[in-house]
Amino acid sequence: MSIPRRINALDWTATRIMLNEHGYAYLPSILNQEECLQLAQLYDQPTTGFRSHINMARYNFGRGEYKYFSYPLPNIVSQLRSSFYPYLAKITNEWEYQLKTGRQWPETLEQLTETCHQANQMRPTPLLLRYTKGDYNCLHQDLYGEIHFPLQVIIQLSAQSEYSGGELVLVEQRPRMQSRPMVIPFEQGSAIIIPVRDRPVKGLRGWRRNQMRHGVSELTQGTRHTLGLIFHDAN
Ligand SMILES: O=C(O)CCC(=O)C(=O)O
Ligand SMILES: [Fe+2]
Repeated sequence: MSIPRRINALDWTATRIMLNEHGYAYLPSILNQEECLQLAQLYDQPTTGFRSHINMARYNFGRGEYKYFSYPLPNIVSQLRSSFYPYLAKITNEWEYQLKTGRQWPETLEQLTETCHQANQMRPTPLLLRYTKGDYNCLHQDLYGEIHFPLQVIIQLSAQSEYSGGELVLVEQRPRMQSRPMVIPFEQGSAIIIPVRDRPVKGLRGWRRNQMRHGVSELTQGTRHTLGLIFHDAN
């Protein structure tokens, strides 16, 4: 099945409910093993177009490395990004309505990209990450500019047997309460949808925002590759 058809076939009602109840949504089997391997191998291929290579330790972001793709994105990355977007935009538009921001996200990724470009956010944000023993990713938010689409997707490219540790961690900050940690199960080929910066939660006096951060715990063994899909471009 093609990538757009796979994404179209997902149960988006259940996904929206899971995201709103738990703060993240888990989507099993988005990519098959071969696709995961091909994507992970792009990391070392000299022909892959990357715009930058980040050593996380250099910026105190953690330990490990990642590479941002340049435009044009590899076909599979581009298909995943543009196929996920319209479903996520529907969810975020509900959030904007609940939070009474007056904001509406466009229906297609092309339109969002155009909005980003007008705000001088021109650089693509999809990235490949690689962690080896001892590597970790500090809790962070992927904002990259004034325009930040509220949801992002992370896809696991490595099999559980290839590494130990390296758990995806999500922390939700709750006003006047202690933060809530979540360790997310993350099998090869599965995707996780998470909020980029915050999410609406219903309180006693209406909807408010809970700040969210994500990171990865230390790898104790092996190698772990992930694909990050962020929908806004970077300045
Ligand atoms: O490697 C991971 O699971 C997290 C990746 C990440 O931080 C991202 O895609 O924004
Ligand atoms: Fe991230």
